[in-house]
Amino acid sequence: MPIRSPIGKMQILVINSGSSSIKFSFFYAEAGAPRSLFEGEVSGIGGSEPKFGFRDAEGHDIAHEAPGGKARIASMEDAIEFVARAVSGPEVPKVEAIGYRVVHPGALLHEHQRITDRVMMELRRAADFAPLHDPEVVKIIEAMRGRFPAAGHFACFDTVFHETMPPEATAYPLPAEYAERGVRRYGFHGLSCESIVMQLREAAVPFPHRMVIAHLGGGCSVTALVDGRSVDTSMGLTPTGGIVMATRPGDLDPGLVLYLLRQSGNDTDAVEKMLNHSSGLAALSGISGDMREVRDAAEKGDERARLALRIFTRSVKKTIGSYLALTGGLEAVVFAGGIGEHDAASRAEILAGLEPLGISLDAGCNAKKKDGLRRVSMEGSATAVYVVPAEEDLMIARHVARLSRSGS
Ligand SMILES: Nc1ncnc2c1ncn2[C@@H]1O[C@H](COP(=O)(O)OP(=O)(O)O)[C@@H](O)[C@H]1O
Ligand SMILES: CC(=O)OP(=O)(O)O
Ligand SMILES: [Mg+2]
Repeated sequence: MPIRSPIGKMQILVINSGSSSIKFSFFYAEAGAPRSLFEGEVSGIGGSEPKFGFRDAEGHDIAHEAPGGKARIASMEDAIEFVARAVSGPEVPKVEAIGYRVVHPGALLHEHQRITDRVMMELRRAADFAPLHDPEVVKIIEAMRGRFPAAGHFACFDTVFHETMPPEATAYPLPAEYAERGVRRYGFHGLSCESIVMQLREAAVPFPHRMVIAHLGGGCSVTALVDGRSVDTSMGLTPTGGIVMATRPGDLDPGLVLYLLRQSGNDTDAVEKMLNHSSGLAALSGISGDMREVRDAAEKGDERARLALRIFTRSVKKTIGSYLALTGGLEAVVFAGGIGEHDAASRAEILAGLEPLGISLDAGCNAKKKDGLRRVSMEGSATAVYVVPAEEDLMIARHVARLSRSGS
């Protein structure tokens, strides 16, 4: 059945890619907020069980089998080709603009923007800052610019939201020449944070003047906000730092990294691979970086999985506590990302024992499986605790609509 968007509206494709998945969402934009038409994803790329899903805005399955079978999505190139074909079929409205989530813009780009050859050059240069994310998105943009030459292409960066951080949050205590080369805290998950601020402003709740957002997904970060603006965040120069993640360790003693490099005979690639792909929950549990699998093993009594969860929880708790000290109090703690949104046990473990600081989770509310923005703290809790979906794709569609309309 053809999928139609209302006549005269701009049709925007959003691509949010990870190291092993490409998620795509199709929106049409009118004067107000862009509306979703359909979405899909290719995941497990290069693995033994690549998956494909394609659903309409109400969540009804349109397709779930890759044409040509699973073997057809063995590499990122196959996956891109596959997405390009899925969104250019006769049943799908014409793609007029494409927005890409780009994790790291490099040292020189500070705004979401139309992709030009110069932007592509900066993104290729930025690969060292985010080796897990940027090289893949560059491949995707190159392929899509080739496939959709008449469409506008726009890069939306995970860092832009954090441009409001003060220098005391962004500067590293290193010689000045490094700062001149772009060595500073950038911060990531900015599109998620921006979408959460937007949702809280639109919700019928008092807007929290001081809050922290714990975005806990594959990558995990905690951000401190005052009046809806980022004032500090746990990820730094790269998305490898901060709190413990699925396969990344978060902050380490810098001497430890030097030690590893020396021990490996300066094999930077091996150390980088280990830090980005084989650390975090995956390393600690010895099972998986996927929270569901780690929790399952912990519930069955696996001691390594239990310790992995305690280390993860402790790192998030310590960071929230440090931001509470920084802001002098919090009106809200927000959980987002796959773990933050769906794993009630993680939320309970992270906030356990914080009642004397004014943070009281409502165990009943917290345990309820619900979708959308919701409050999960006790009525009398001085700090409200919210679960808010990270609407990165909608945020990108909004930026693309704004940039296209302004002719940027
Ligand atoms: N119902 C759930 N219970 C516990 N963890 C979940 C649940 N759903 C998703 N997760 C976890 O969320 C994480 C993935 O988060 P997500 O935000 O989708 O990641 P990505 O960074 O790839 O966008 C995984 O660790 C997964 O186990
Ligand atoms: C910045 C980052 O780590 O993103 P993700 O959580 O999607 O991997
Ligand atoms: Mg994500």
